[in-house]
Amino acid sequence: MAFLVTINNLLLFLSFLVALKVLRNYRRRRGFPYPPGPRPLPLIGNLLDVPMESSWLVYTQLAKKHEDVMSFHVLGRVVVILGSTKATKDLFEKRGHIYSDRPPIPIFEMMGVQWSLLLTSYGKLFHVRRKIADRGFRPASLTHHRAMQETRVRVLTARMLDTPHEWMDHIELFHGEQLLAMTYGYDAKGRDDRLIDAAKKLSELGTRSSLPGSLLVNEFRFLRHVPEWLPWLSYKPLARFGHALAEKVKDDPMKFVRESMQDGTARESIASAGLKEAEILSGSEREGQERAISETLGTMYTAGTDTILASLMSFVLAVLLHPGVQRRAQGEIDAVTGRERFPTFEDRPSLPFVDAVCKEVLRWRPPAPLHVPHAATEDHVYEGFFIPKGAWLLGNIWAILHDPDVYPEPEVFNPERFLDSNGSLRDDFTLIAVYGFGKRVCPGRYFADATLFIVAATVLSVFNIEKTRNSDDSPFQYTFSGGLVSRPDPFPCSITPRDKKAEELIIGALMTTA
Ligand code: HEM
Repeated sequence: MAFLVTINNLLLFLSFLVALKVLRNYRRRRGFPYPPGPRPLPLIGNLLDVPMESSWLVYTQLAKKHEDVMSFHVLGRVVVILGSTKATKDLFEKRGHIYSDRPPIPIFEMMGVQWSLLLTSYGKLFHVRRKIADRGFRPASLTHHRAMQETRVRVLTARMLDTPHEWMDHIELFHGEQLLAMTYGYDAKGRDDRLIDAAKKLSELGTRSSLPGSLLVNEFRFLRHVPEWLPWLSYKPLARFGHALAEKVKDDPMKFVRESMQDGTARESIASAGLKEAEILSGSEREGQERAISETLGTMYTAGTDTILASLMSFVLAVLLHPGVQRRAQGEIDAVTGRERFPTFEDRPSLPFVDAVCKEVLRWRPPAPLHVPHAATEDHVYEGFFIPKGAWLLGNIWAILHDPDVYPEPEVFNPERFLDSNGSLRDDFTLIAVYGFGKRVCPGRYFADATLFIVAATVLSVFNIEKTRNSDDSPFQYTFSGGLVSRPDPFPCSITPRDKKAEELIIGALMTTA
């Protein structure tokens, strides 16, 4: 009985908080309406309208009824969904100074991981961290790591040859290895490597903890203070676990870099270059810069894993579903390499069709279809609609990349849409939306783009990717998971060397790498 009274009191208190927030926003609106959207219910607002699965598809449909700029009201919070390039440019780019913050996520505050670039509020620290990420991952720095990427991707083909059914694990390991090598000059020791394992666990924990509706504390921040003896409401143990993991990800690889710099064994890496540069500073300035390097690189080596894997899995799925596309890409690669060697980054200008396939993979199945929320730092009236300070803003990347006016028949996988009549890559100014917008646009975008290209070209140069016959002869079907990052659910597929020559190429490359 006492338990029920507590629950009732809690619900009453929650309703009071929501009502207070709604009232405060009403005063600030000065008569301007919120952007259109489904009619909210008292207190809970549009809670029941918020889709838990494949939300980007639902929002794309709703935008047809309402507008490209829609609003939802969830427990007193205003969420604005932008479904067009114009709206994302107007707000995230032209008014980037008020739309580049991140909303606070209570569970991450409890874990003490606001040092992550992904979560950093817009301000001075953001600029310091962002500069480190942008410098380390800009195209000019990436060229130093091309040879390493080419070697790693050849090792990937050898693993695929050995155990093709484990291809997803191989891709995941390849990505972890290349990122650790480039960022810290660290040679990972296989799947059980402690740094690979920590990054994977942190990335999974981050995704699970930020899913809408997954944790009550994210909706009602006062639950942060619930004592641990209320196990069904206390998030403190989870926060402690996340904190320990995040500290490991931030500090362990940097400890490795410092030690290897001291004993003279350090390889060229983004971390060692940053630390060397910081040597000209002194005292607290140097300490601050070194801390910012650990924090930013700790983010870079975990933040992009899910999205990269999603894009590589979608690539495998796309070429499996479209054998004609696969043959044409293989023909293009063969004409350049003469089947005597693996393709390299230098071949890229001669492989426009392979490039177009990579672009179409990202357009067809954008890995982060509903963006990562930005937050407004000021009240603002946009085209007559009120967007309050603190509102969450999401770009509907899916809707932008499936706009039939820009990409006719958007559901069809058609790499040719990125080519002109001469077969060269044509200008496209819309696809960049796949990496987000404005000041928070993905700093890993050039690296992601290079990775997708080199994996696609190398894998297709030696393997055929085909459907496997289901044991019950049912037709091939595929589904996508619907969290923050959308990727294909595991699907059966056959990856076999194109012929004896391809097999020899793989083994030959492995001999020279070993
Ligand atoms: C195909 C692969 C990828 C896609 C589609 C992708 C997409 C995105 C998107 C949509 C955002 C949100 C941008 C915004 O808020 O407007 C983002 C942010 C971010 N991405 Fe990526 N990403 C990819 C790969 C990577 C990689 C490989 C890395 C690291 C090496 C990375 C690191 C980050 C970081 C640190 C942020 C947060 C930036 C900030 O808050 O300022 N991403 N990414």
